[in-house]
Amino acid sequence: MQGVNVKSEIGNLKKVILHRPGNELLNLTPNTLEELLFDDIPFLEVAQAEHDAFADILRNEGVEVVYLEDLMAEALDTDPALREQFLNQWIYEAGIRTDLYTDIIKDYINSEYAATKDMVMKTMAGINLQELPQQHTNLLVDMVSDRTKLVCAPMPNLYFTRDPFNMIGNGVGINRMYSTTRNRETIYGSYIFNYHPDFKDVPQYYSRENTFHIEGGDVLNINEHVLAIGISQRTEPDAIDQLAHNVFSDETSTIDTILAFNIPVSRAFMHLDTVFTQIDYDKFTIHPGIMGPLTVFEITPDGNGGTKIRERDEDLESILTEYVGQPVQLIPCGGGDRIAAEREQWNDGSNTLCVRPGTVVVYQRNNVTNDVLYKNGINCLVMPSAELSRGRGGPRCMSMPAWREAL
Ligand SMILES: NC(=[NH2+])NCCC[C@H](N)C(=O)O
Repeated sequence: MQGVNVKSEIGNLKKVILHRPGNELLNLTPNTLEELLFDDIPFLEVAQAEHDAFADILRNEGVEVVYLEDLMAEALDTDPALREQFLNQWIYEAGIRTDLYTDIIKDYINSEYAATKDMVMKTMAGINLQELPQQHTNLLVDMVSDRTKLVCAPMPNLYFTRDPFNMIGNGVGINRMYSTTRNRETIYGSYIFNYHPDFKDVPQYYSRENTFHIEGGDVLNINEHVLAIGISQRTEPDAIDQLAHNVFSDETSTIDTILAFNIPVSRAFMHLDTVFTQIDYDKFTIHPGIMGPLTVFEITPDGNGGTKIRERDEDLESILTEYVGQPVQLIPCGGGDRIAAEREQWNDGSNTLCVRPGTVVVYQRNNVTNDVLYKNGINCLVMPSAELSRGRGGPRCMSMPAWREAL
């Protein structure tokens, strides 16, 4: 399958990009959790088993599962010069500025991780000082530094493949992320979309070099004409303006309306997909915390290369009904219970991955919400979630659809 095709949130899923959590999770420590955007340290072995169960559920539904690390290795292997170019960029973006350390790290990786995929995995996992060959340099760093200090930080959020880049119809946005820790993740996306034979011709609507931040968890493909984007902790309005301009000016794109949903800035609601996801033609799961009036801005082309904006002050239900083109039903996370709603939203009860209309992957731990979904005729594919959920993301965050069939 060449290119990408994602013109809805619910069309039959044919291909998805995942990342199996790896040794980067072993480099999480209590002191770094906040900066690395985790709330606790997952037990890696169990997290991997849960992730494998997720991938198996998808394969059983006829979805082709491809892994970020494989795509990256394949992209780098298209040209022998790319390995060196990537390593230099990765080391620089890890904050290493001296030639001495750049060389030490490069030599270490090239000698210990010669195979491209091993090298890619190592760059994800991070490096601490004690792994590097001991230098006799008379440098202060070698004499004073704690030998276990991380010289290249890990990227533990990589298993949330939804965020660093996102499909928009037949195109992609390579994002600039809100946090320093996640910004390095987008290097992989930029190599895949510039060099991988299956992805290099996909039009790019956003660049990681842009000034303003936007993350894929905020971008929902409602249908081939309408895109919904959250204005959130992670996505700035300026980024949406720029994306709108780029999408509208590409004549191959069919998107003519972008809805910007202004959601409260908080960690619990970090992205739009933490408060609602589409699960059927006419059904959405939502976090009851965002019921009631919501400010939504409708952005459309003005016909002269610019955009025009209309402010809407209605509730979520009427807005979605209008743009989806039929009456929609909003199914609240946690049923009607406030405590269950808050608890299950925190564990991504409204963050489902739709495999086809009416069939969704959900976390097992959100049993109150899952019961409500069953009662509404939704087929729930239940995955284990004790460890993966410690990173604060659910099945939608952990997947980047590359191909969905037309509805
Ligand atoms: N699309 C999502 N909701 N992604 C969740 C990402 C969670 C991750 N720990 C972060 O804070 O960035």
